Amino acid sequence: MSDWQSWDERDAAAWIAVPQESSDKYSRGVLGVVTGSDRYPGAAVLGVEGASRTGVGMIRYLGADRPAEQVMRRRPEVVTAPGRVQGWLIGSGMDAASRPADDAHRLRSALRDGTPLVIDAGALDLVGRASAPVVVTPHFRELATMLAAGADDDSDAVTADDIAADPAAWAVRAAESLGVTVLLKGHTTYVVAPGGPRYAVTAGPAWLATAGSGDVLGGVLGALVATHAREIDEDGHAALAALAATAAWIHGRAGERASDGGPIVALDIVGELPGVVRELVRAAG
Ligand SMILES: NC(=O)C1=CN([C@@H]2O[C@H](COP(=O)(O)OP(=O)(O)OC[C@H]3O[C@@H](n4cnc5c(N)ncnc54)[C@H](OP(=O)(O)O)[C@@H]3O)[C@@H](O)[C@H]2O)[C@@H](O)CC1
Ligand SMILES: Nc1ncnc2c1ncn2[C@@H]1O[C@H](COP(=O)(O)OP(=O)(O)O)[C@@H](O)[C@H]1O
Repeated sequence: MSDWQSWDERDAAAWIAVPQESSDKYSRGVLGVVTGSDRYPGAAVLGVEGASRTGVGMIRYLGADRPAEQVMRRRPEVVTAPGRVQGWLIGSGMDAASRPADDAHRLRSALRDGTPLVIDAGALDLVGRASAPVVVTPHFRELATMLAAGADDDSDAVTADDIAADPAAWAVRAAESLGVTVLLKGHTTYVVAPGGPRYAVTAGPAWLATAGSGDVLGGVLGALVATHAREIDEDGHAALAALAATAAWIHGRAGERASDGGPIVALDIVGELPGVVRELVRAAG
């Protein structure tokens, strides 16, 4: 573990973009979102909520009609008109095995847009198609599927059990073989940039192991990516890794505050996000 740097409040505090007097919604950063499906509309709501409460200039939700309806019911601030964005969140609540043609088209547009992407769940199979830096956010089963897809034959294929037994090592192998920043979720979240920094984040309680918790994390990271376009442009994967570790820290701390030793649901994490970001802004000041 010696080559893993642990990520703490002071590190995270350096990665919050605080609006200035001269800011407007566009200069703060706009997040494009293609998430959710008829089967999992809730994941779209949770990701958009996570991004909204972390802080971003605007969200363009550009996913399918049913999740769009749910997102708009919950967050009328969201815009469904296409347009320029500074970062993308794609894949949460989607299923690569049953992808409608409309979704394939939406995902392709995001992947070719040339702006950084957070790729989650049902878009992880498209990681090689991106035209800009990518951070992926798999759990250990999803990482096994990704790596198995790249194996030469079945005997090379890694299993979910292999990854659960040594997540740190597999996060490193994935970042090197896929050429993307990897955020591997778990009690300790491992963040690795290809050839670059390695961060271990242990910020949250095991109560975070609840449905939709990872969808919220995707939204938190999406907001951080969209509000740090300049840093990603300058430092590429090093910046993406710092942002990913910050997202995991914020998510963990929000889970800690929401839980206070008891059970939580994913929206409880969202409710604590503004308070956690406020703490970080104060810590940086
Ligand atoms: N509110 C929403 O909209 C939410 C939407 N969500 C969205 O759902 C999508 C799928 O994400 P996921 O992580 O659930 O699926 P995935 O990686 O395919 O894992 C499947 C594996 O789990 C296992 N398994 C299943 N049941 C099990 C059991 N009872 N006990 C033990 N094992 C069990 C199963 O094993 P098997 O049953 O085949 O043996 C298989 O190996 C994704 O897009 C995500 O964003 C979620 O975030 C939740 C909230
Ligand atoms: N035992 C645990 N302790 C702390 N955090 C956990 C634990 N298990 C899962 N988590 C966190 O909860 C989230 C679960 O995400 P994920 O597996 O994608 O769930 P979902 O697909 O239901 O949203 C991740 O952020 C992960 O780091």
